[in-house]
Order: sequence, then C-alpha cells, then structure tokens
Amino acid sequence: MNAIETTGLTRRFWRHTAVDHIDLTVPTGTVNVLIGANGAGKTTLLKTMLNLLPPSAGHARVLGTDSRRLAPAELRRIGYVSENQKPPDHLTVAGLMAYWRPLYPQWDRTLEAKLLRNFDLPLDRKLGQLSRGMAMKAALASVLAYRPELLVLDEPFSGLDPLTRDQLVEGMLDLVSREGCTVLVSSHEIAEVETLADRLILLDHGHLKLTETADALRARFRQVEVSGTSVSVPARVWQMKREGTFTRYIDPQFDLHTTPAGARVTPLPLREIFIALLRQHSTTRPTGAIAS
Ligand SMILES: Nc1ncnc2c1ncn2[C@@H]1O[C@H](COP(=O)(O)OP(=O)(O)OP(=O)(O)O)[C@@H](O)[C@H]1O
Repeated sequence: MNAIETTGLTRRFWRHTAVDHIDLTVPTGTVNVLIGANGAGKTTLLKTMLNLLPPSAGHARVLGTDSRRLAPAELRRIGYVSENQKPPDHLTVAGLMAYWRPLYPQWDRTLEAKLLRNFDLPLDRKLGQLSRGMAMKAALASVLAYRPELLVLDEPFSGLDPLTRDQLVEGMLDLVSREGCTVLVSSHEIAEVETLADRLILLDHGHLKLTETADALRARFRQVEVSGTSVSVPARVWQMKREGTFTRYIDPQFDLHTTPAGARVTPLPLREIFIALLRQHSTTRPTGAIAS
C-alpha cells in the first residue's frame, strides 16, 4: 500500500515547467527525504501532490484518494507544514492549539503539552510576534499533536536551532515508530535527516532523478583510495582526484571485482552520499541521469 502515488504529475507556471511528469510512489510507513538544489521543484511537487496547487497534468493519489477530492475526513489524516505558511498573526500559541483542536477528533492533548514544553514555546505570545524558528515550531506542534497518518514537511528544519532540530527528529521518529506514520520531508539539512531517512527522492529541474532506499544507497556507494596516480579505474566513478601519490574517487556502484587491488574502501554516510548525488548532478545538467 502506498501513502502517495503520482502519475505524470506536472505543474507549469506560464511557460516554465516546475514539476515535469513525476511518477512517484511513497510506501506507507516509510520516511522519505526529498532533496534537490534550489529551484529543483520540491515545494511545487509537495503542493501539487496535495492539490494546494492544481496540477497542470497528471494526478496524485494521497491515502488512497485522488488529491483533487481530498475532503475534511482525509485532510484530518494529513499534516502539512511549510516554511512559507502564514499563521494567523492575531492568535497566541495557546490560541492556535485551541483553534485546531476541535477539528481533529484524534488530537492528543498530552502530546500537545509535551511538544509545547519541548519546543519551549511561550503560550501567550501572538504568532505574529514569534521568531521564524518559533513560528515553525508552533506549526509543527499543531500538526504532530493530532498524530497524522501522513506528514508532509517542506523545509521544516530551516531556522531551527540544533537542539530543536533534534527534538523535531525525535518527535517524527516517535510518530513513525508508534503509529506507522508516513513522512515526506524536503530538506537541505542533510545532517538532520541522516537518522531519519528510509528512502531518498532526488529532484533536478523538475525531473525525478532517483528514488532509492537509504540501505540500497549505503550498500552501493563507497569512497575508494588507491596508491598510485596512474591506476586504471572503472569509467562509472565520480569525483576522481589524483593527488600526491593517491587516486581517490567515489564509486556509485561498488563492485570489488572492478576495484583496483590493494584499494582502501570506505562506506559513505548517507549525508556524504546526498552531497555526492547533488554535486554529480549539478555537473551533468541538463540531461545527465544518475546510475542506479
Ligand atoms: N508561483 C510561481 N510562479 C512562477 N514560477 C514559480 C512559482 N513557484 C515556483 N516557481 C518556479 O518553479 C521552480 C521550482 O520552484 P520550487 O519553489 O518548487 O523549488 P524548490 O526546489 O522548493 O526550491 P528551494 O530549495 O529554493 O526552496 C523555480 O524555478 C521557481 O522559480
């Protein structure tokens, strides 16, 4: 069962195609991290998926319903937070919780209190007077408190201090492990999502370039260092540098049989795999495809 399925999902702004024929599945109960350079189309994809922006072509199914027909009953099962959302400035933090609470029968007041405490939010401060990070925390608390089945977060870490980022990751992991929640999160903060990601989705210029599990990525990527600067290396390798008396590269399809004898082979953390994918991709525009 998939929490999200898109078929040919496309969104144009006049003549610019921001999201181009995306066929994507997000399996239920997985944590998916959407990455891509600035302007790759991440925000547009998330909004188009949820029909916050109507698709120009194609369609999306969210929790089994065509996103154009998402009614309050389905929306209660989805939590969406974006850094671009404008909260109602006149409400206080406590007022925001009181405003949303009756709309969600499953709202968990104990969890709400815990989130507000952990996020150290001033309950009587008006939303319009919160800092950017505090406003993000208030928005996150107001969606985590109803334990959504699907959590869609657009750049949730932006503007948050490191402690709060950790608490947010903890809050998400708690939701995922206890409720089997599905998470789709776009982020440039790759260190933060290292512990979270089950699956990685890479967008480039509106195109879906890769969807793969974190385990598969960890299994196929290796940093390789070989003594000597004239060793022959497989053609598929990335970021090859011949420095001093060493040759170093990243192998995106590691295979011992085609690795030079005596090479030092090191697994890469997901964070470095993200960076390698983004860097590789930015050097192969506009048509380069990532080997997978
Ligand atoms: N309302 C709009 N009108 C015209 N063009 C838009 C609009 N919204 C987005 N775009 C364009 O669509 C493309 C994708 O934008 P989007 O905000 O989805 O990218 P992103 O990957 O979320 O970027 P970032 O990482 O910088 O937040 C960009 O070229 C952007 O200029």
